[in-house]
Amino acid sequence: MSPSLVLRTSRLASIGLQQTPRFSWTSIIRISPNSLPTRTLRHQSASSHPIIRPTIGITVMMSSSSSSSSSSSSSNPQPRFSPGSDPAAMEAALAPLLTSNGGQWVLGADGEALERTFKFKTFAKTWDFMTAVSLQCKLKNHHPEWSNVFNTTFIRWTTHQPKGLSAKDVELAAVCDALARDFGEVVVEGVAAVEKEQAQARQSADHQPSSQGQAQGGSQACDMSGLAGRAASSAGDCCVPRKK
Ligand SMILES: C[C@H](O)[C@H](O)[C@H]1CNC2=NC(N)=NC(=O)C2=N1
Repeated sequence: MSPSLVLRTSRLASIGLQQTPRFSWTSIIRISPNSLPTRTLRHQSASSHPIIRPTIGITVMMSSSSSSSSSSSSSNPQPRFSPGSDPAAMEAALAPLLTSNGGQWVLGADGEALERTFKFKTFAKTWDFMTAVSLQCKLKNHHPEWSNVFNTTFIRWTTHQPKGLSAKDVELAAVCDALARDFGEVVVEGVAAVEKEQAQARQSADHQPSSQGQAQGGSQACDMSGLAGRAASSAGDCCVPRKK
């Protein structure tokens, strides 16, 4: 296990979350038929048991030349919690995460999602962060809609079933904040700067800019919302509960 994973584990313990299980890692780069490079990550339990070796696979779009969907339609959405949520508890947990209260997340998708862009120094650090997030996803049985281009990751937390913003979304958004700190996130100073970046990301998802040239470190986050939308729209019926 890498030193960074050990570091992060202690951070999660300090914020009262479950620790990450021990995993060994294999990563495979592959090129999809439509020339969209993807990277598939497999992690396996370190268990030596011949049968109990859970494996999960995550495919992340690495780059794209255009995007065609928009992430949210309202400029000031109110949270729409998924049915069965405790609204008071949700409000309390959500409030500190929002940019309006000094946090870094914005409500998207008409209040049914939390969205944020994370930036790191290198692709390797970005990928390490995403790997750490994926372990928490496994623990919580909950996945993000996310995209990665070079040193930037766009993450959207939303619940598909029952539809809306759920406690898991809010919890995992907070986990992402903590993990990003541990993995050396490049900090965007000030609420105004954060909001500007988020607004740019939404705007460029609407206007489908070219991603060419953005990998130089400029505003490569800008078309991320669109990428996540694309990933989500092609992901199929992933969240329909399985029949027993
Ligand atoms: C059957 C299983 O519980 C569901 O597929 C889970 C898994 N992860 C999930 N993740 C997200 N984001 N939304 C869901 O509704 C969801 N459902």
